Amino acid sequence: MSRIWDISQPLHAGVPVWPGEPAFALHSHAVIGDGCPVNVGGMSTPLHAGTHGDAPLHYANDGVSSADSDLDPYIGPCVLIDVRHAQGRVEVGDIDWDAVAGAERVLLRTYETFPHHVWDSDFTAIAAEVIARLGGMGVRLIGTDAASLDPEQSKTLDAHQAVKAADMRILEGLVLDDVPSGRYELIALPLRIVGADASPVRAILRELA
Ligand SMILES: Nc1ccccc1C(=O)C[C@H](N)C(=O)O
Ligand SMILES: [Zn+2]
Ligand SMILES: [Zn+2]
Repeated sequence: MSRIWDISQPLHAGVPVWPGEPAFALHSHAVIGDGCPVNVGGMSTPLHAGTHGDAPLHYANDGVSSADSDLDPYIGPCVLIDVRHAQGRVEVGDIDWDAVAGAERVLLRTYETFPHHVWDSDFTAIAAEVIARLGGMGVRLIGTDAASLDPEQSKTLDAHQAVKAADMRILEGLVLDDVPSGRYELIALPLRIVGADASPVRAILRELA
């Protein structure tokens, strides 16, 4: 059996969410007891909470929703690159481009330790030039352990727009603390939510055979 790394955040009431967004909530609709044979729950969640995939609809009104996106980008070989040395924003010079060569999916690790319990407004964003260069090399998916590709205060979303220009897909909020840099199989499928601009994913890395 090949080893699996779960690179998803646990979803619970305390999971950090984008400033101003409501908390994740799990509700109970029924509990096992007299006359009721089952526990039944429901959930309410901002679509950009926890580990998620942005659908193109998030950054363009004519972009496809989570239900309509191709799944290919979200499943297949990937490379995990360590960019913990990046200051503020991942720039072209921060990346080991030789390691990227030939990869269709690239995950960037910016955190020494993932902030599971607090919202981090100072997460490390990614320069649009990095996205454009990845797109030019044939990369179809960019993933990050940060909450977004662009800085929290950005109104232009330059990195997201570069993703749009290259028709790539995005994973955000990955937990990469325990995974060595290198090549893996990625599986992180968005839910088929009609009209959604993003979706939770269960993201895993599997050791290559
Ligand atoms: N401005 C927001 C307000 C509420 C919820 C999310 C956002 C985001 O911008 C999410 C971020 N752009 C992301 O990278 O998906
Ligand atoms: Zn997002
Ligand atoms: Zn995003």
